[in-house]
Amino acid sequence: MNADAQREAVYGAPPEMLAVRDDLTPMLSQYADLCEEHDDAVVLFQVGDFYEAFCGAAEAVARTCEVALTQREDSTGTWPMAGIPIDNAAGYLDRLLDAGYRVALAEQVEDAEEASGLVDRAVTQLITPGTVVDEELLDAGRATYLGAVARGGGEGENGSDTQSDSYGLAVVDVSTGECLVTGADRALALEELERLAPAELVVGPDCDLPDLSFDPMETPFEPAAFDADSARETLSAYAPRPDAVVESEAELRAVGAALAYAEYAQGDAKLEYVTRITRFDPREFLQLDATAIRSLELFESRSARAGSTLFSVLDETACALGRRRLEAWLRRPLVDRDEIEARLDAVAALCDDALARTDLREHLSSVYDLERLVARVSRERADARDLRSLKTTLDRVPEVREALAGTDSDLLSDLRDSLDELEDVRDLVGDAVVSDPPQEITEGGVIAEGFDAELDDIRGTAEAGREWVSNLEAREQERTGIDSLEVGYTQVHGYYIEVTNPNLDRVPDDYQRRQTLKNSERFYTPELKEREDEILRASDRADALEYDLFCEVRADVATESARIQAVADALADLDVLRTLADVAMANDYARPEFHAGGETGGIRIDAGRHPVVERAQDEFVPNPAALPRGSVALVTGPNMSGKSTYMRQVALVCVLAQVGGFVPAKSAQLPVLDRVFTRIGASDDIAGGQSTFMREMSELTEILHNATGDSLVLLDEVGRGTSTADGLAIARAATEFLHDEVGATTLFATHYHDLTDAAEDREGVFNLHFTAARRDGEVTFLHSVADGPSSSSYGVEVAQLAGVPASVVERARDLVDDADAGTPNDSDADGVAAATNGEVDETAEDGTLAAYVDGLENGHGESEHQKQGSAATATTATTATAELAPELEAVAEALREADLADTTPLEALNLLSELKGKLE
Ligand SMILES: Nc1ncnc2c1ncn2[C@@H]1O[C@H](COP(=O)(O)OP(=O)(O)OP(=O)(O)O)[C@@H](O)[C@H]1O
Repeated sequence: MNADAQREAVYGAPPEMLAVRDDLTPMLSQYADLCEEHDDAVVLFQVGDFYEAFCGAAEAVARTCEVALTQREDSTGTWPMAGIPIDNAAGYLDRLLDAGYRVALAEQVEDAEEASGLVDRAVTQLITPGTVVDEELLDAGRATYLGAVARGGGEGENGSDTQSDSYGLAVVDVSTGECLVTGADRALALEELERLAPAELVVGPDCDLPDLSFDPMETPFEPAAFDADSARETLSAYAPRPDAVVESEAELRAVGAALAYAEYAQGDAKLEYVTRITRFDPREFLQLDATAIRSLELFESRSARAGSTLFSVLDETACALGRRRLEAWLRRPLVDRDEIEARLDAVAALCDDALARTDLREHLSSVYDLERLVARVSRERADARDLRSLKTTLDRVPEVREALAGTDSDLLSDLRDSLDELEDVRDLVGDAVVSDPPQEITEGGVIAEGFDAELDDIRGTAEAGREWVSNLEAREQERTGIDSLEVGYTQVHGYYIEVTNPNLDRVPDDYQRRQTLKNSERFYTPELKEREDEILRASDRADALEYDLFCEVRADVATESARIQAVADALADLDVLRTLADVAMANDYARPEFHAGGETGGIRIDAGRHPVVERAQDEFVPNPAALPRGSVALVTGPNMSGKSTYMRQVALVCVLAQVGGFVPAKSAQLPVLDRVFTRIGASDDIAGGQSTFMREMSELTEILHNATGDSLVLLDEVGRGTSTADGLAIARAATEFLHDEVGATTLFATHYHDLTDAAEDREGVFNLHFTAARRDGEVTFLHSVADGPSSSSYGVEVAQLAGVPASVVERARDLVDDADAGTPNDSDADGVAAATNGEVDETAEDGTLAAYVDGLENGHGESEHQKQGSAATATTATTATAELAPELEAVAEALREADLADTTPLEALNLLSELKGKLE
């Protein structure tokens, strides 16, 4: 049985209980009923202070939560049972979720003391990865999405399925009320799904999803929820004109189903705090697919610099609202130049105003998670402390506005204007709730004095009674003449008058015995009893009234959800803009410039740095980049010389700029990119199910199909997953296609030195290389980029550095020498030759664009490095071509004819095997 089936097996009513159904005790019968009603989850059944599970579910709970498996015995049998304490449930629930279970909480919905017979229980909440709302189970810095995917329906005029490739995708963050919906063709919708990476997914009929790069829980949900009519009805509770919110039927189905499932999980109630449904088009953002997000290490580190990611470098946010917003901005950088410039203006204004930055940080750091607070208020889960936290946050709003008063940016002014101070809500909570309320809202002490006349009156009665009691001792001492007489109170017996045994003969007649102790007797008088009843009645009434008043205040606050959410929204944006400014100032980032609208310039970066690697490096060598639009830069150099770092830093600079942030460089002139593609070498990927080469080819196909003249493509050692000849052929053909047909700006790191002669016959293809100095057999990496191709890979030295045994290194060196002797290619061709003599290639030593671009300005083929490198590789090519001309020619012809953009991975493999056959 696989893991999914194992989990499913413990859902539903236990078969052994059903077998004796009519004989079950009322409580177990109730348990079996609830399990049948919620047969898609482990039902945790409240019994007093514990949540219990029985039979198979009990075994699963005991195993997963590491709690004792006990037994419950009654006349019908012995039932395995496992329980988790309610007070401490979060940690156990987390374990169950981690293990892939869905959990239904069946709680006692009436006071056990007031119940006559069996306590009423109902499932109040379904807890699943995408619907958790418990603060302890949520990550403060990340949105937790529940997603729904649906496919468009409807038939065209001639019966064709017109919308078959129309997909809708909706996500809801049940903890904050954020709801997003989008639609696109299948490929784009899947990409967006990977980008949003919901924790849980409900999938509509006919949507056959492929393996995803993340691992959401896939929850079966009633197909009817995806029907257009029923989706429209669900949505109409949230938007007066549902069809105006979405742009296709697929979107309607997706958002309807997502909301329906979210409601089901929250006890079938409308989510009042979902006040805005935001529809977006994926093309309105820089497209970063899951591969790009992963290989650029935006959120997850794949390297030895564990934990260091672009997000972690940027995350100087002061509050959870800002942290989540920063993540959202990084996942979806902008493509609208005006919007980018507006953010950049705001960051620049904050960079210029250190005081505003400091003030903002200070105020925002005492802001609570307003989005989740308001959601709890709406769900009626907020306690008095939550309302006070809301007030504390609103108290900061005027201060935040004040901090922005002197800043000069349109966006900051707009955000300032949208900061509604919500005085009404603030005053209501301030007047109603005491400043340091208890956790419980049913036991009084929550509502402030002066808020409600009736409550004050009742409290007055109780207070007068208590005062009467507190004076009673003195009065009775005087009346009886017993100086040691005491008045006291116990929970069980109430008020009493205590008289020690030696004084019992002086007790008046109206004293009635309440309790006998070893050295004394306790009494009460009719009047004391009357007062006591009065005090108790008043206290009970006060507690009940306080609870009602609290609920009223909470409901009033809930009606202002949309206004509060708007404030949360503005505070989140401000925190991110402030963070981008702080990071820019602390790390010496520069404001990027974008080519004016319509202008189609390339990427020019002066002294660029990798924002993450530079943190871990004592001395990071800045490098320039000058990539004309549509050019292909072939990047060669020894292993470990810095090729990957360089390529990624170019992409990260572009991404960060389109987020609206300053960039790690001296200066940068950039285009607005539509997509960033990355294909990182085979060995860097662990392919699931597919061969690594197959996966590499699929990703390449994806790039060749979808890249445009506005895209940036990073290819790292593409072709490495197969034989050298095939790999080189593919790399060459892909380079030519990207250059000739696609026109995407491309950086291609390769160890195929023969690829570098692709620069020979195409003006837009040029070579860059990384150098190393070899001194006394030791290699030092310079990490600086230079023009022209590299001619040596230093593989043997890297092997030596890595600790490969000396004899193996020696033998390898001999073999390389033998090969070199017979190949003119690796002779002293370029800067590396000089390095061999202990000198260093210093073409771009200072990393500035000026030094580097000098040669490039007139075309990349003009510099000295290029000439030398090309001459050397040209020699090799001629030699090789002379020997293998007919076979190579046939292979080249076949490749030229191959339409890669229209070739499936399988066809590519077949072609390769055919080409290999020709060569062999
Ligand atoms: N500009 C730089 N300044 C300082 N150190 C750098 C620089 N670039 C890279 N490094 C260091 O060199 C290491 C290797 O860099 P990188 O992985 O980019 O090399 P590579 O040429 O892509 O290697 P391979 O071909 O083996 O994949 C990095 O982890 C980093 O520590």
